[in-house]
Amino acid sequence: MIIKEITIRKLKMTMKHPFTTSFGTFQDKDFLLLEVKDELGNTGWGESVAFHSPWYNEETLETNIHMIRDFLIPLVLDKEITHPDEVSELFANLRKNNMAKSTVEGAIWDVYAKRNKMTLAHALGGVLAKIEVGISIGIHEDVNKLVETVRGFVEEGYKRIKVKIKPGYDVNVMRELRKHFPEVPLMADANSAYTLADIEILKELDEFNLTMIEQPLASDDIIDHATLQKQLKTPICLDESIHSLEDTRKAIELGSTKIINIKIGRVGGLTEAKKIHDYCMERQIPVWCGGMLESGIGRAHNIALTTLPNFILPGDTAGSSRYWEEDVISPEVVVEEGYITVPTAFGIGYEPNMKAMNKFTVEEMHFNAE
Ligand SMILES: O=C(O)CCC(=O)c1ccccc1C(=O)O
Ligand SMILES: [Mg+2]
Repeated sequence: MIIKEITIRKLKMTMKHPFTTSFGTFQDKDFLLLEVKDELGNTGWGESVAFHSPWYNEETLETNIHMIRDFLIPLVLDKEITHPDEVSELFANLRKNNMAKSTVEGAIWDVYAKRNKMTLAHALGGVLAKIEVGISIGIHEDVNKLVETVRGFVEEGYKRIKVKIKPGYDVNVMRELRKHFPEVPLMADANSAYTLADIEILKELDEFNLTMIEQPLASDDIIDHATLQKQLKTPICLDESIHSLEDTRKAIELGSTKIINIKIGRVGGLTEAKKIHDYCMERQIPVWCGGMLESGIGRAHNIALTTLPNFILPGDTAGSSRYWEEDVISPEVVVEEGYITVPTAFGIGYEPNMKAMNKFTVEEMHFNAE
């Protein structure tokens, strides 16, 4: 397979509802889509999950454009690539910038699956025809409103409810939710808002039988997470701390985590995501697929990955309508009774909706072989 053309699109979409985490509020979403075309005219799509600002990690939409344009495209354009696993090897000499790498690698996985007439799920070794999904709910300063929001999603059938917490908005919130929803699988995501000095508060969360607590401490601190896990009954799940299979191995060996949130962009692509999945499966560490408020393209990649057998826990991949008035794929991602039916069309399984995509595109950059 030879990639002959690459297009980077910068898009601006607006979420239906603002989404608040311990580090900031999202409403406008500026992001990149990348399209590759092979020598036979097949196309593949990838999405950059880097945000406009370096809140979640150090990457941004603009650093991704720089990396993709100046370093990654020259390594793949007009080169013979037999299998998408080779892409991460081509990128291996470039440090970090995982979300940029994943954007290009994801598009190459999609075109590879299409030209070989298989679904992306199948190309990855996926086994499930439908996947169980949960939902991530942002901070609502008014806890009564949060309870009503949660109720709506429980009634829609989502299999697990995750809520964001931060200091001062934690034990009280979880107590209220448990009171209203005694049976619902519940979890909390702190996005690194605590330190070990808060250990007494974090221990109080044990009372609520949470499925897990996600990334309570700093993104670069697997040592303190290990100390904390020893004192908590609730399993810790790492998100921001995990950038690779190596990080996964170290965190598991140290006892810093009992569950891994795999985000394709954070770990540099589907090949690395699959390695982490396989490593965790051998050790009976459950994994689930995190979300980055993606458009339909990134969402489709998450769905394909989630068909692998160790995605035991419901992920954050909700339906398109939870985020967008209009998504950029056709059909949109639909959740029924807490399940997404995995598409059977080749590649990512959803068609780009070019009319919607063009409406949201603010800039296009084209790169051709020769
Ligand atoms: O619905 C989604 O896509 C996941 C939402 C979410 O939790 C999130 C959104 C933005 C940045 C980080 C996170 C996170 O998982 O920590
Ligand atoms: Mg998280």
